[in-house]
Amino acid sequence: MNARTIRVELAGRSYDIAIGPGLIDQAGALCRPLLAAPKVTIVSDETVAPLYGARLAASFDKAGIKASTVTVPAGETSKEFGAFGKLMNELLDQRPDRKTTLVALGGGVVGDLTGFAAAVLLRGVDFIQVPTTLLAQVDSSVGGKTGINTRHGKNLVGAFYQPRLVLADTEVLDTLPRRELLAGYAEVAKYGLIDDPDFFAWCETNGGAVLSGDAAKRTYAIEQSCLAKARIVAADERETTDLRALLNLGHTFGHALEAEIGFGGELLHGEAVGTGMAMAFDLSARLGLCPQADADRVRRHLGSVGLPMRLRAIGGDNRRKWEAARLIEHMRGDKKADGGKLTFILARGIGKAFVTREVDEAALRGLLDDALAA
Ligand SMILES: NC(=O)c1ccc[n+]([C@@H]2O[C@H](COP(=O)([O-])OP(=O)(O)OC[C@H]3O[C@@H](n4cnc5c(N)ncnc54)[C@H](O)[C@@H]3O)[C@@H](O)[C@H]2O)c1
Ligand SMILES: O=C(O)C(=O)C[C@@H](O)[C@H](O)[C@H](O)COP(=O)(O)O
Ligand SMILES: [Zn+2]
Repeated sequence: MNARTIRVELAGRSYDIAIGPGLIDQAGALCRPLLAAPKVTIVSDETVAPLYGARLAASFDKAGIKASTVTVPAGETSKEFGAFGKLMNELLDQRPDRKTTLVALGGGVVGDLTGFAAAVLLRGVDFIQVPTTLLAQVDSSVGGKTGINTRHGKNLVGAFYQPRLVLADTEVLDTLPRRELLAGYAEVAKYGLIDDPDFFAWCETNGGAVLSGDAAKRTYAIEQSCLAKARIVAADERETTDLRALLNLGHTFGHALEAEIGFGGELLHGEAVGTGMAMAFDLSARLGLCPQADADRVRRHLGSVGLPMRLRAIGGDNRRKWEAARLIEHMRGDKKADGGKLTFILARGIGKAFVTREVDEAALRGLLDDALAA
């Protein structure tokens, strides 16, 4: 197998992340030893299934594994209650038993949805992640956060439920639209901004090549991201200390933007996170916590690769919706909010992120007002 393997160490539930080209065609052989019985249901979306579903199914067939497939519409709307209920019934139509394994073939939407389905189907069946977006390969397929959105906010219903295996076939990224690659790249850069300034500097030099298809650099970015995420998840699986919360850098802002636009609207999660990280560094600088030069560097790099940096440039004619007070209301519904206290991941510099519940709301309001006017 021409792949690098990274282990996520969790007591009794450790698993591998395999990263490399052509893994979809080896999935049957790689998954077979982990299956309770030789039967899987592949969950994919209407864009990914036609591209890779048949190859994955053939690989299972070759390994003597019976595979059925259920597809959901592509995009964030599949992480809604209604779509989730429909998926559960379609899974039950396949007459699964507790030895059935679900296989998530797709981006973060399919992964989050399938993981949550696996957590509750027959009160829990195994699942395997086959992530097909950059975002899913560097972030969502790893760590066991599964769930769906509600009208109260992003990912507010879900479970921590770890996959048995993650198979990241790097070649599938060749069919991913650039905008989606870019959204995933925001979560790559996040790892540098959290605690690895050298990796952020590497991103500044190599981000363009990662996005334009340099296979070696793309693989390196995926490996470094998975190493960082695996280390954090192993130390704080359920976000019970503030360690895992660092992975939420940019998300207090980003989830509020997504909620305001409407899930499935024109703002992608990774785009919201990119804008949110720039805002988190701006707020850090404004509060005197972080050198302004570092905040400028973050905005410059993320903007230079093409991530939207100005709120007025996103949301199209939804611009009228951007109101600081409404964004702050969304932030109050964030899972990290503690007894009504807004929680942010701020930074003392690049690679020096920390969690705080002490942000002065007037400063936040000032930042949002200025961002909305810029
Ligand atoms: N669980 C976690 O830890 C975690 C982490 C980050 C993000 N997320 C969640 O992930 C979701 C976003 O995931 P995403 O950015 O992967 O979006 P996505 O799953 O919607 O995929 C993006 C689009 O790309 C298409 N696509 C996927 N793979 C493709 C391929 N190889 N070729 C061509 N098209 C392809 C999809 O059909 C979809 O239209 C959000 O809901 C976010 O909240 C979860
Ligand atoms: O894995 C984590 O932990 C993360 O925070 C990763 C984030 O990129 C991801 O968007 C996650 O879904 C956000 O989690 P949430 O708990 O804020 O819903
Ligand atoms: Zn995210």
